Amino acid sequence: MSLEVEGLSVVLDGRRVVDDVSFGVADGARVGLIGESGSGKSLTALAVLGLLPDGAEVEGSIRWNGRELIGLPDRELAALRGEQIGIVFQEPQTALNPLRTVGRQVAEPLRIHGRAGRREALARAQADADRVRLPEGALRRYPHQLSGGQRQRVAIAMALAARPRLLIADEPTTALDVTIQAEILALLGELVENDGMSLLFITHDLAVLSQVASEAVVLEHGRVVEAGTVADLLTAPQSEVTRGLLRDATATVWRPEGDA
Ligand SMILES: Nc1ncnc2c1ncn2[C@@H]1O[C@H](COP(=O)(O)OP(=O)(O)OP(=O)(O)O)[C@@H](O)[C@H]1O
Repeated sequence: MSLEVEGLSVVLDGRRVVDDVSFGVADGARVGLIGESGSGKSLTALAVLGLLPDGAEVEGSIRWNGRELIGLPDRELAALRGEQIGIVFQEPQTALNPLRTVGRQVAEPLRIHGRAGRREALARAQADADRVRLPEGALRRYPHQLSGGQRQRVAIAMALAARPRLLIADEPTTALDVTIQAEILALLGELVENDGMSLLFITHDLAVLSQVASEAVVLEHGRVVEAGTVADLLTAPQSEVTRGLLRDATATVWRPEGDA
């Protein structure tokens, strides 16, 4: 299933915060949306999910598997979210209920989408916890009893519980220490690969992007300033924005060898 965004604009409080953005995420592709803070990355993702703030005006087209999402009733969009399109946000806390055990929360998406009864959902939750390599006993704990990296693993398990075809990850590792960040990125890459999912990955960090995406769209002030393979962005950046991102990239940027 593919996502096609064409001429997307979002106007908020009279400001055009996303301006004529077009890109696609083909079946199985891993695409990054990259840009400085405030460039419109999150709002682009929220538009795809039908989760824009009240009062936002949207123009253009967002097609999921050929079906136009703009203007779709919220009930239908809600059915797509989680079921076909999974979401992981920067701060796992926002996705987790502090008063419920992790096990119940991981089991919940399956129950909401009517795929499983309580007992079966809990068994599946254990399988999902193993898949994201949560430690033994994590399902019986409450979110505050886990580390930040473990909480993000829980959020990933929840996002993937219904086996969506597209995962949208909005800065999923930004709040984590560098070593944990690398582990979570590796895990995401592995899960996306194993499930044959597509990935739309949002980040301001070209080094992070290079670890998970093969193509990317660079945004500045809500507009696309450059798009291409990540290898090209790293080795032959065309825009000043991309050159700036390359200078700011954390850690060691993966650089392709030769023409790879
Ligand atoms: N609810 C809102 N109401 C009004 N303006 C908003 C709202 N949310 C975001 N904006 C503005 O829209 C612009 C784009 O925001 P967006 O969150 O998409 O940027 P971003 O690239 O994801 O940045 P960040 O990395 O900081 O999240 C910013 O100027 C922001 O201030």
